Amino acid sequence: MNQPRTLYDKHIDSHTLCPLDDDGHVLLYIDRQVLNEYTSPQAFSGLREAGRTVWRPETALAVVDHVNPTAPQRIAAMPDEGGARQVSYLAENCRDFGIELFDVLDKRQGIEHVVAPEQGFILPGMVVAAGDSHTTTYGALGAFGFGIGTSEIEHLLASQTLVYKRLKTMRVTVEGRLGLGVASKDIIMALIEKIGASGATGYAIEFTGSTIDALSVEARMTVCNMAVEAGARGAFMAPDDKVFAYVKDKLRAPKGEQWEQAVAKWRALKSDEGAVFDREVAIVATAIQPMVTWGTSPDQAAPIGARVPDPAGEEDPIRRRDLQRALDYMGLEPGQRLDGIAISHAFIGSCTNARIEDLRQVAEVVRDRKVADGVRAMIVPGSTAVRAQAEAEGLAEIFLAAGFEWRQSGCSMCLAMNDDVLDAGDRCASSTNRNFEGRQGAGARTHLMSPAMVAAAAWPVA
Ligand SMILES: CC(C)[C@H](C(=O)O)[C@@H](O)C(=O)O
Ligand code: SF4
Repeated sequence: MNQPRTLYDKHIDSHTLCPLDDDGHVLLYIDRQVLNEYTSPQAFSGLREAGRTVWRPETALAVVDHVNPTAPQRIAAMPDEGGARQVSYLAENCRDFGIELFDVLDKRQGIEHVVAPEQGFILPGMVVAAGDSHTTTYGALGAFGFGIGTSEIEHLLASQTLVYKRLKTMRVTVEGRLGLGVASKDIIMALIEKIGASGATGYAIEFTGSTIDALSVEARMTVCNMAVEAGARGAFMAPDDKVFAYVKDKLRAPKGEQWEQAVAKWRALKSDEGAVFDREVAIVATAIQPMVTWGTSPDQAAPIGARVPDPAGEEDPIRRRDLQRALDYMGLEPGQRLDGIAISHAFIGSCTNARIEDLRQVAEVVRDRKVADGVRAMIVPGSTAVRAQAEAEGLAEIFLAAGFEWRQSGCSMCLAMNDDVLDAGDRCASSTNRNFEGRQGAGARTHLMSPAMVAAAAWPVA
């Protein structure tokens, strides 16, 4: 009998064209790639210099998301010269190499990891690579996605392949019911807090268990998206009926008989019984509480009812110094209650948490309420389609009535590469995925949490 295989083994085995050496490197076939204006320019320049073409342009989709403004009135012009050049070069490259582009004014524009699933561009069983670390998001669809560097993008565009080294496997099993007000964001934040920001470095994670089964597909995307903040170079879940229903009527999904054949194949996409993982982690869902970061790394997090930790209690001198540095940057005192920290900004956006279900949850919290005086609160939908959907459902009115800005789609203040930038000392409750120093602006302070928690943080402290 064949050895039982993990889901990861199945994806990699079925996409391996040939081994390359004795060190575990293989030539891996990639089904889909997504391009953005920020990480693709050098790759295209490389192709141009070498006189190469893109081998399978129809397997690539390009979007503008990182640098575009998100002002409520959409304009094609970019606020800075660098951004303008990146956007126009992407358009030029897509035209010359025959790649489909969702440019700034396109109704299908949005953050790449929101747009690609929305379009049915990502299907179960695929291996997807893109010049963005949060390509792991597609794991929620039973696709294996991972981020690559610029020279790899060039290699991929030219050959549809990558030189790849197999990862170790980690199974994260989450069992039980989530408590009231606990979101899928809290599951992944709790995992990162538990295993550390490099706890999954060198691993591909497979999430499993009754809690994961019970999540919606969009909620699962949040988990896979942020798994990269634990260092995972890929994170996914076996696709189930929810995934098939999510994909079914999407524009680029297979249709008719092809659909039936595809689903029959996709049902086999799961780890075999008895498959062995290099590491196993178990999480009890009932123990997870709404999480919030207090530091400058995603693992510096705690339940909202906890207090800021005391560096004095840390025995390891390096950890003590890091902790003190984080508290100094964040302007926090040891022992301070996390739920009493006053914020100046509330940001709901990013590929982690700006899909329609996230916005519905926010609307539930902000309905008939008003943002606290002195707090700037903004919502940047994950895609232009999500924005339109939220408007059709009447959510935008609720946000505006509560005092939120209702903006156009893009990465925006997730990494402040456009004109949505915080000032030094600003303190932001943010539904995003990274809280590094300066991430939302030089000297700005970021507290990561679920979208519903960001909404709650925008109210006056009682
Ligand atoms: C710009 C890009 C390289 C980067 C990433 O890879 O994740 C960005 O999207 C981010 O979230 O920091
Ligand atoms: S929304 Fe944030 S995390 Fe996602 S791709 Fe954009 S910058 Fe990266």
